[in-house]
Amino acid sequence: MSSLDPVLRVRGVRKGYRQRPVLRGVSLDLSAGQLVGVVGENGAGKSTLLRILAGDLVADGGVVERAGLLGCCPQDTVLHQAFTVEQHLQFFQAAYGISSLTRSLELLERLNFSDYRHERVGALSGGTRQKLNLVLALMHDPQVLLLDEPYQGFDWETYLRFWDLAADLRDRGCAVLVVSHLAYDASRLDTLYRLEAGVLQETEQTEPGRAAV
Ligand SMILES: Nc1ncnc2c1ncn2[C@@H]1O[C@H](COP(=O)(O)OP(=O)(O)OP(=O)(O)O)[C@@H](O)[C@H]1O
Repeated sequence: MSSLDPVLRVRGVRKGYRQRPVLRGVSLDLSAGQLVGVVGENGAGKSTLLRILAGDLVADGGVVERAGLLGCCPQDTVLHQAFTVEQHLQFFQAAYGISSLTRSLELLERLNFSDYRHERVGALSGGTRQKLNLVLALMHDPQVLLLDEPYQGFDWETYLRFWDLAADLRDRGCAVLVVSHLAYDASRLDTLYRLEAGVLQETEQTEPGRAAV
């Protein structure tokens, strides 16, 4: 595979719930070192699409091909109230089969919540839980990263840190897909797609930093 080959190739993906179509033929290519956004209204089918791309939900039709390690940050956090931040890192370290927590601790620092390392999740704020949710998706250095509303609950400072981190991941060669119902950050993306009427369409920039959504 050359570096230009997509690490995620999606063709004609369809999905409906109880006869009601949500995705009507979604196609997309994502290559290493690309940072791509998908926006759409509430209920447009963004989470459905992401779950299909992650292999968590079966499509009714179409093709999804993925190469490399996957990292996924779902909209609902995968955390347990009773365990600490560090215990979560240890569980995921075992699940991913990684030898050290160096990268995880670097990410805690990067998102400014190292002080909560020994805190139970039940005692964390919503934004801090989301930071942990994000770190769990990133700590094994995935080649394909799927993020569903990754900055929900973040304060402004953390929001900016998130985008710095996303740019770094892209520079490291990771292929990053960010799903959101907001599209204020088109200038930070290589491509912004809009999910509407069950298909993806590339949006056009109307002015720097704003997408025509
Ligand atoms: N398990 C399910 N059973 C039935 N309908 C579902 C199910 N999951 C999602 N839907 C419906 O499919 C449509 C798309 O939902 P989805 O969660 O993918 O949208 P979304 O774009 O992620 O929305 P939001 O921005 O609100 O998160 C919605 O109308 C939703 O009600």
